Amino acid sequence: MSLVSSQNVPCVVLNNGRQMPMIGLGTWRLQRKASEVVRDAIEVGYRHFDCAHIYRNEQGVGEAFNECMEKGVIKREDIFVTSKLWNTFHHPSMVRQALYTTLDNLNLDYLDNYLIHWPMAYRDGEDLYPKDAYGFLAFSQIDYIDTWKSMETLVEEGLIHSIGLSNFNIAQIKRILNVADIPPANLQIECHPYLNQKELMQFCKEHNIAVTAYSPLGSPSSPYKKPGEFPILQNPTILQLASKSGKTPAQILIRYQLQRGNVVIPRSSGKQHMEENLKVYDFTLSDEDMQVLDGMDFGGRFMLMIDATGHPHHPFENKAEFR
Ligand SMILES: NC(=O)C1=CN([C@@H]2O[C@H](COP(=O)(O)OP(=O)(O)OC[C@H]3O[C@@H](n4cnc5c(N)ncnc54)[C@H](OP(=O)(O)O)[C@@H]3O)[C@@H](O)[C@H]2O)C=CC1
Ligand SMILES: O=C1CO[C@H](CO)[C@@H](O)[C@@H]1O
Repeated sequence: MSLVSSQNVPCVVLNNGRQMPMIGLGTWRLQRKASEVVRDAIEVGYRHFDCAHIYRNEQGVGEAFNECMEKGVIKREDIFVTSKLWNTFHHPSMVRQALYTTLDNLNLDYLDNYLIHWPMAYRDGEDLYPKDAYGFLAFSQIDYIDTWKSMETLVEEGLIHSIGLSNFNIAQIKRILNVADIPPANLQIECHPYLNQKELMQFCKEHNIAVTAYSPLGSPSSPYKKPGEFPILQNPTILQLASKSGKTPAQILIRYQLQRGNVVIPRSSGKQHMEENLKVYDFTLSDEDMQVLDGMDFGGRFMLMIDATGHPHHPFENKAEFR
């Protein structure tokens, strides 16, 4: 994966030659109006935004894009916008409309990057978490292979520049690679020192797929964790590395991903943290520090998607699609 710097923003070059800024702003569970957060983020220098239909705030994000473009603060080509196709829109006939909705909300006429959010399809309809008669999540058997082929059409039409996957395991990515006319440019996965994803990263390197690390700070107060579970930002080893480097724990965790060649999308709703999270290019973690961080892995995954347990395409549960 080669690295370049475009307008002072370090980027990875994707397998289609396009550039993706290595740090992006996560937009899940923003704690203020999305329009205000994103406006602040653009002001402090963010040029990559990680969005999704399921975050239910793409309209606010789009308001900020619109305002900043109208004021001449940014041009469309200055920003890199990722969004994700939600699980209820996997049917090939629904992919186009789902993209139009996202583009409309984001006030954009193309996306830089569109990912299949999860390999599992849910029953389509209005409800983003449809339930069956017993109150369980209602699955659909649609194969993500068919979803992928629809996404490819939208690239050919110029509505999306790059396509990729999120939360897919190696066997599932292989199935996509076997049928793809356009191979995935990007894989977005949970990644932090407790779950360093070494094997998936190696696989992606071999297949020229850029990796994006989500929840890089351990997603404090995530609804998918028990309160206080996996407090990476307070881990004594991270605190020690931070004090030794004269940086903050968040900066150590972000720098860790950058030095591994990963794109990283920390979320912050506050301007101070946002700025702090971009100031990670003025120090280096030594090989020894990197080894210490690598050694913290214990397979500590918290985005387990337990509600979808039993789904034939569940990436972490389904052994048939597990290599
Ligand atoms: N593809 C997928 O399935 C998934 C994708 N994602 C994406 O990844 C993004 C990031 O992951 P996310 O789970 O949100 O969590 P993160 O690991 O980015 O953690 C975000 C939390 O860290 C805090 N924080 C941010 N910067 C600092 C700092 N410098 N010092 C101390 N605390 C800080 C934030 O608080 P504050 O706001 O106060 O700064 C917030 O509470 C998401 O927003 C989303 O875009 C996430 C989950 C799943
Ligand atoms: O990106 C993510 C965060 O929020 C979603 C829903 O709450 C998750 O399913 C998803 O993986």
